[in-house]
Amino acid sequence: MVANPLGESAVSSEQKVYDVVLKQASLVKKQLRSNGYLDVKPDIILPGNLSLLSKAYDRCGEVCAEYAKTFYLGTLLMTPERRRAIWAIYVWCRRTDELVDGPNASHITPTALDRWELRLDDLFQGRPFDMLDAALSDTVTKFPVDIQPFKDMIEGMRMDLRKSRYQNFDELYLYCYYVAGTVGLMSVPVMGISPESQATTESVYNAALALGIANQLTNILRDVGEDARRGRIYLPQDELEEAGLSDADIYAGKVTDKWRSFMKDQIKRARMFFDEAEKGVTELSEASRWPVLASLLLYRQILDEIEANDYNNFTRRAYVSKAKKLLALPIAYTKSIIRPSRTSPELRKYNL
Ligand SMILES: CC(C)=CCC/C(C)=C/CC/C(C)=C/CC/C(C)=C/[C@@H]1[C@@H](COP(=O)(O)OP(=O)(O)O)[C@]1(C)CC/C=C(\C)CC/C=C(\C)CCC=C(C)C
Ligand SMILES: Nc1ncnc2c1ncn2[C@@H]1O[C@H](COP(=O)(O)OP(=O)(O)OP(=O)(O)O)[C@@H](O)[C@H]1O
Ligand SMILES: [Mn+2]
Repeated sequence: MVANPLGESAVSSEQKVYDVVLKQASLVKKQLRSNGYLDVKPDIILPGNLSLLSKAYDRCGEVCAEYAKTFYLGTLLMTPERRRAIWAIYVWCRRTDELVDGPNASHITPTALDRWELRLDDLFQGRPFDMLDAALSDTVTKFPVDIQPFKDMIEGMRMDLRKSRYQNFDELYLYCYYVAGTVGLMSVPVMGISPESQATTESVYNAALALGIANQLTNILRDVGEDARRGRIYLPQDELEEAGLSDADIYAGKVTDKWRSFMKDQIKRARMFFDEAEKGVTELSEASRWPVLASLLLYRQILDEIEANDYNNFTRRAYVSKAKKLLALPIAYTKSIIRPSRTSPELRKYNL
């Protein structure tokens, strides 16, 4: 768990989420023992359907390329089987998010989310509703992906429908788990854990969770102005108050010293989650380290850009230039091949 650098610890949500992490880790361990996760199962379908399935995956890739350049770049560095699985997961997440964030969001009711959840159950049982669902349906037969994080993401969307303020970091943390930590949990079974890893499965899941939380906190800090224009403030109300700020200041959108100082603390916290995530990357299977680290470095740079914009996240969108994005790739590659020196198993017994 990551200590909260801003004081009080986020005990209740962190405990709740950690229980999910433990359960996911033990499930995947069991599935890996019976399946063997490294031998990806071939497509056992008739030739006609095979091309339909590959069309479905290609479409998922196009959607990912269109909506999220950062993640798409990361997926291009993966093995082909993993890449298309992540595309299928991406598309399901994007469609889920669009239900509450997209153009039809104002008509979305909890019932629509219930229906979306039934559709999810169906696709996990091999009964996809459309082509894009079919891609995910195939992915979940090939990798030991569990349904729980998907259900939790839908729960996050329900939360978004009924809530537009977060009293403290504990509440915000739970929201971040639902909408983004879940993506980390969905991704681990696809990325694979290194056969050489001596880390516990739980700790790898914990790092993946941290990456989701870090990304979401960064996304929130990037989009303060945009969210406020939709009447939403994804910042801890108690921390705003301690900084001498209120909702009115956010709506006014003036960059003051109080705002800069508040933002510095928020950025510091997001970076702590990135650091926690980075520690887990070396435990992933070799082929997954570079893409994950690349995505991590790319997304983390958004925080640098917020600083470079002098903390004006009201009217300026922090944006990482293409050149910087490309530069991150060799840096991530170099980092990903350097493995930290390992403590001997003898010393590990003593937790050293
Ligand atoms: C290459 C790679 C790491 C791929 C993961 C891609 C994937 C499946 C992404 C799903 C993203 C998605 C659509 C989520 C729905 C909810 C949501 C919108 C969350 C926010 C993402 C949005 O980013 P974007 O900048 O496009 O936002 P806008 O819509 O433009 O505002 C989030 C910020 C969260 C995304 C969270 C992750 C990608 C978690 C990644 C964690 C891992 C891959 C685990 C890696 C493992 C270890 C051990 C570190
Ligand atoms: N505030 C905005 N208004 C309109 N269009 C924007 C805005 N910000 C970005 N865009 C456009 O939307 C696209 C997505 O921008 P964004 O910076 O979010 O990149 P992305 O493709 O989502 O990748 P990532 O967020 O993963 O880096 C870009 O092509 C950009 O031109
Ligand atoms: Mn984006």
